Amino acid sequence: MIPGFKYFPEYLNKDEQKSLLEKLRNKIQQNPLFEPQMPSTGKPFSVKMTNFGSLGWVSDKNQGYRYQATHPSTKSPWLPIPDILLKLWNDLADYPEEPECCLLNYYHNEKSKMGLHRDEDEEDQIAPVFSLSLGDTAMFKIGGLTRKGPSNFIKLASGDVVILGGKARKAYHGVDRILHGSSQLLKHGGRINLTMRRVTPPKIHTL
Ligand SMILES: O=C(O)CCC(=O)C(=O)O
Ligand SMILES: [Fe+2]
Repeated sequence: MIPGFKYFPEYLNKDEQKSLLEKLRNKIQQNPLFEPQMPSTGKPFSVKMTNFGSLGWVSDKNQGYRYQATHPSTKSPWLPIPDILLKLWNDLADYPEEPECCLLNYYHNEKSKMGLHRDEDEEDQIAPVFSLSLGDTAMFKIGGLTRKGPSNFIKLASGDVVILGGKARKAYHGVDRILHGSSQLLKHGGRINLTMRRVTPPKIHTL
């Protein structure tokens, strides 16, 4: 496995997962899921998304991938990142700044997946990306620094945390498919993935 990849299986127990899910459900009412589009073609993603934090990741036909402070349809600022997630970041990310974005991906049906990509829309490429999975298990693929070349599959189950830091921060990764029916957590099945990211460059600390 590429250095900097850290895996914490079932880091959240079932009760913690349920209580976080309840908080997310309430926030999603105000921060509705939207369907991002591929740049230039406008083809919709197979996952739905929303964000929490001062910046959210969005994408559409005309402007492509970017971070912005407001929801693309409601135009309201994103709601804050839930405290429990900030606590997980502080406990595990080993990074002095708080995350600015928590992207929520909802893999809602049999076709939901995420193609091989790198997270490179963040100016801060040093801060790790923190990922928490809820609901059905995902076949997560992680390769190296090039699109081609060997990759590993890891099954991400509900409550699992992954950190992409160090070299792994720049690794190609994606979700090949979801094992529908593998968890009872979400009422209608499917999977939620939450990734926390630092977007703006780290502050330079001087004496
Ligand atoms: O759903 C996942 O586990 C990965 C999500 C991801 O790679 C992303 O949102 O950039
Ligand atoms: Fe990613």
